[in-house]
Amino acid sequence: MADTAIHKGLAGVVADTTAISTVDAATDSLTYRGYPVQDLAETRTFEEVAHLIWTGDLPDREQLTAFTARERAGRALDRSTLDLLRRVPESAHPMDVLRTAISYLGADDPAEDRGADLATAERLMARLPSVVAADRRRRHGLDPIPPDPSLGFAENFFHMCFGEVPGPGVVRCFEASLVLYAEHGFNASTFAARVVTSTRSDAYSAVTAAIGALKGPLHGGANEAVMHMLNEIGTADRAEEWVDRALAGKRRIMGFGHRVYRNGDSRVPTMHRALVRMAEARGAGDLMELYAAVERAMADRKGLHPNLDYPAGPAYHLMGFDVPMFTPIFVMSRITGWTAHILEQQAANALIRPLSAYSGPPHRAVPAQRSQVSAVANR
Ligand SMILES: CC(=O)SCCNC(=O)CCNC(=O)[C@H](O)C(C)(C)COP(=O)(O)OP(=O)(O)OC[C@H]1O[C@@H](n2cnc3c(N)ncnc32)[C@H](O)[C@@H]1OP(=O)(O)O
Ligand SMILES: O=C([O-])CC(=O)C(=O)O
Repeated sequence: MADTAIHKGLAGVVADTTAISTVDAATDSLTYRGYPVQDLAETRTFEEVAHLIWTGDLPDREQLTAFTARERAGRALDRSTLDLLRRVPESAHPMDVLRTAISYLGADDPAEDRGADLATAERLMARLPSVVAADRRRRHGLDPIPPDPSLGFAENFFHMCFGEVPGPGVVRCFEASLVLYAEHGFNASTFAARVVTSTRSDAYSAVTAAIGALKGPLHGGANEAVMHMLNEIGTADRAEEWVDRALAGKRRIMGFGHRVYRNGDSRVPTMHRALVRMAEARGAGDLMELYAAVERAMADRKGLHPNLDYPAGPAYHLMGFDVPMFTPIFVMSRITGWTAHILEQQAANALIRPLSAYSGPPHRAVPAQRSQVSAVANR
């Protein structure tokens, strides 16, 4: 095994083909089914993009009407799921609550194929926001607010969280973030879902694994970590010194760097514009100065660019969401990409099972135990 090439972290390994998206390192660009993501985020609703990701095409008017009707009808949680949410310890992180809820929904699904279809993907997309919103209200000592079928996906989420819907500018910024977060090739959580699917396990198990992978701060958990970091630094004048100290201590600066993009994340300019609009609406000039100061320091010290989690974290903060909701919101969006990959993996499956190069002790004989046995016998 001495001359075996090791691809630590599977970096640079092409594991399969996909027709869902391209994450192009050469041009730092991202397309969903061929469409540039920034154009989708500027012009399309999240519902339209979900349909695109799953089926390969943007919906026509009839398809959109039928799909939104199904999504709106599928939002409500039944009493047993709401009871389950009440029983999860209040100290649990909302990602743990979400993972538990998906496990429960899977255990409760009587379908024989255990979620191996588009209908399950749609149902999960419809229900996840209800879980996230109900859990938020529980943590604030409030009862859940039932979904409103007259509202679109993004508006309804605000309604279920806060009992009111903000102006269209805020909803549009939120919706853009959902479009940007929806899909990103073989990232760690999607790959986890594909690994589980490749064993012919069920879709709920695959999504549960994906949620576990997304939670980590090197992946989706970074959008929360960004906000914790900005809160810890406090003001723009402390940013440089803070970054220097963190880098000297070998800390990772959250929201910077990317495994695929080397010259900047294709989604950041669009999300940055949404953040600027939110900051203007909320009068958050100080936060934007701090944001820019950390970005400057990282470019200067490490030559590293922000990834999507860097603008998304503070944008969610300015929309009124508390920090532990940021990664669950990512799940509400990425469920579309995950389920598209689950279906794609199922349609042309091969068990995912890489090799490893052994690095432990050489082959050796198990020592005889006679002396110990006789020692025990003679006691
Ligand atoms: C939506 C998303 O999931 S996007 C990713 C969100 N995650 C984050 O923002 C967490 C912070 N970023 C990171 O930890 C990394 O950039 C990752 C995990 C995203 C990508 O990591 P990798 O591709 O494995 O890069 P790798 O670990 O090889 O880093 C290369 C070098 O850059 C450094 N580096 C990379 N990112 C950072 C960072 N954010 N802060 C400090 N140093 C960094 C590494 O320490 C390493 O330096 P070294 O060679 O001196 O050891
Ligand atoms: O692609 C990745 O490795 C991480 C990422 O940006 C995403 O999943 O959106």
